[in-house]
Amino acid sequence: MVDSEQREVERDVEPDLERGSESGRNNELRSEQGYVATLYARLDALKLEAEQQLAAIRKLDVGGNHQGRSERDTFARIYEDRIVQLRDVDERLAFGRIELSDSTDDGEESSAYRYIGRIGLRDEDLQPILLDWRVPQASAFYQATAANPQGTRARRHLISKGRSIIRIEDEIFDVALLDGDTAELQGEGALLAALTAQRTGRMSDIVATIQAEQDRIIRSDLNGVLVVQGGPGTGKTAVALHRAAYLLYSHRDRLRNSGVLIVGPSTAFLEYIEAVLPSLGETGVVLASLGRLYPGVSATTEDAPAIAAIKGRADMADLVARAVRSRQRVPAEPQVLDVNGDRLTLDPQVVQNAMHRARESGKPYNEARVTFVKQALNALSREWLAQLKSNGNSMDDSDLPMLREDLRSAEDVRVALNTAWLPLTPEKLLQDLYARPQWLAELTPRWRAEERALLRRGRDAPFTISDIPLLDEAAELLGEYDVVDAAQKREQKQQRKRDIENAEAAIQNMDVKGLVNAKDLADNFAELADRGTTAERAAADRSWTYGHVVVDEAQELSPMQWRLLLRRGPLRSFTIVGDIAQAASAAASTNWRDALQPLLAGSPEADRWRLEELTVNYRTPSQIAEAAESMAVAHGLPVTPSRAVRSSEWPIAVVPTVRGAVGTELALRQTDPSAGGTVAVIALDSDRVYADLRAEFGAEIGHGLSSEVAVITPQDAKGLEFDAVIVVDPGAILAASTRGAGALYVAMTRATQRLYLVSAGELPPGIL
Ligand SMILES: Nc1ncnc2c1ncn2[C@@H]1O[C@H](COP(=O)(O)OP(=O)(O)OP(=O)(O)O)[C@@H](O)[C@H]1O
Repeated sequence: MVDSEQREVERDVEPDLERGSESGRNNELRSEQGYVATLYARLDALKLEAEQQLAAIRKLDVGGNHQGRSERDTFARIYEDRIVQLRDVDERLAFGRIELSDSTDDGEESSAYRYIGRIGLRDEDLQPILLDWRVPQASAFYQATAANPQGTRARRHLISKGRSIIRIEDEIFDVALLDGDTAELQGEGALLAALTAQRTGRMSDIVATIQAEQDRIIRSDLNGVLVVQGGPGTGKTAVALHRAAYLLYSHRDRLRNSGVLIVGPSTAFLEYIEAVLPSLGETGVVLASLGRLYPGVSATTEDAPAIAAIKGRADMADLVARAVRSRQRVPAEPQVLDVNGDRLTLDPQVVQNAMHRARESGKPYNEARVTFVKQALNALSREWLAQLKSNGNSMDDSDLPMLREDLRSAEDVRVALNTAWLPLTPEKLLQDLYARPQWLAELTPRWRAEERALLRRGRDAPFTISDIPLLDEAAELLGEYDVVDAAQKREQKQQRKRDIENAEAAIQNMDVKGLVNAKDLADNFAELADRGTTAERAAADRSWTYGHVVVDEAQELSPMQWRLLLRRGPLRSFTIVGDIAQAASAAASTNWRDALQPLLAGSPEADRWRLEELTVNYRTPSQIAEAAESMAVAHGLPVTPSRAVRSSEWPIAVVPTVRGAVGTELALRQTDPSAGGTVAVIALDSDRVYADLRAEFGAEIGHGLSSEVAVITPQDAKGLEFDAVIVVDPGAILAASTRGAGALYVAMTRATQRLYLVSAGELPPGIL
């Protein structure tokens, strides 16, 4: 059974005084192998149990009763999920152990052990035998140091292959456990093994080797805005993902139904990180790139920097608001309308009054329009009734509803009311804004003509990443275009309430109190009714509000993007990770205080964001880190100094052609397979470089992360890493925009082993 409580896993063993010797270590290895085998046996037993329960549930005869079928399927789903979870944790099930001091009553010193793993397990007597890495008792595994052992005497890393423990590494904090000079401390071995392993194009979890400064951030409080600043490769992304897993585990009640949103810079980046959370047993998370934050539009291209800079500005929110407002127009003159042969006059004052009443409702534009139309039709129908009466018709107020319906379907009335207040979609509003220079000019009297010209484009041009927050802003002001659709959504929410009530009844009926809670069951009911999982529903719903929002590469975000994210996370529970020095986008801020302004403005939390720094570079070998850092400093970037944990045997290579560098890498694979891994060519003009390389080397060249050699732009490279990186024309990257130094800093720091700089002339200052 998964241990969600916080109990201690203890195993009483005499400390092995010979642990430093060869034979002592072999004994220890055997002993650990034995213990881990019992953990796997328990895992298998639990899996079998769940499989049997699933089979039994599937066989249940519930007749034709819909409720009974739905309950049965719900339970089947719970067992299926459980089986998947138990299967997913097989790899490195247990990866650590801490040894605690345990003094007996007669003063004897002995040790108690806690084993740490991906999930918690209990034995048949419900005694905990493995602690989930996220429970508080496991934190000493990550935090203890010789100076502050936190009640532990030693920490052990268990390094496994399949289900076997192949190596153990000890860090001893209590000198009494050391055996003279034979102890070999290998505390960093597991970490270094992870860091030097060849990259696969997919990020893996770091749960076995989380470092103390990272652990503190992962376990930091859920509430408020936490900013994690750190240089390249300091584990910001890894920490953000493990924090999401930690929060989902530790605050399940709060986050289970509201979900967690993780925002990354690009779809390639999301592909790179997507396997991490499932490997930590968490799936209820929505991953979205900045181009996908507005349901229904998937933007993959970005505007030229000057255009993106304008679209990202905070004052664009006012522009969108003015644009919406200007679509409500009071006619200058009275209009004569033909209604079934009768002639009615629509007075501007009638339109004005109806608008006034509609605005008073405080509803968004499209929803307020319903009130406007109703008010206008009321006024017109009364006018018509008076006219009919004065023409001798015997009619009274009871005829008003019928007259209103006639008016509603009359062509002239429809045209007049639509001209005054047209139903609008955000897409149409934005397309009009860009395609009608005259209208844009009316709305932006203080802008320079050149600024307006930058926004100009055809109506059918695809939306860009910078358009997404503008669409969202417009959607917020316009409300649902289809008011019927809005009513359906409200009905769905009601349905969910009913689902929870049904689920509660199901728990009573099936006598499984305590195993699941009613909300979990309701989720399952909702899934069965094809309304999707929490994550799916959240991703498709623009008005969804998440319990927590994680933003990676956050230094790139524009004020408009922050405004959008605040709408997704109004509780202001955020984990924001990034590096101001790596900012390469035109609309990015140059410090966190400015960047966070749109997120914190007007909130009592304004001064309460907290900053944590990461200072150890786990990715880049020291010689590459130093070159990149000195280039960045030479160009005035606010670099956060960090210490690289390792160096590489490969010096930085300056080469005249990209072909030469790719050829060298491909040849290296043939001669030294251990030097293979992933290769990226980072070039501004990636399409041309791709075409050239493809002609020369064929199918080994691609764009995606799974290709042998991926050709990408500095923008695409954000957050990724490769064994070898070939940076094409560093001088050109630097000169391409005012943020060129940030882009080059990103490009140079993607390498875990080898870096090539392709340059025919002089390298930019500061590099070597
Ligand atoms: N404690 C750790 N144990 C093992 N590997 C780690 C640890 N911390 C970080 N790493 C590894 O270091 C590399 C860099 O981490 P990550 O991508 O999270 O850094 P980052 O700070 O987000 O970098 P950047 O800002 O350059 O995108 C990754 O391969 C990650 O798995």
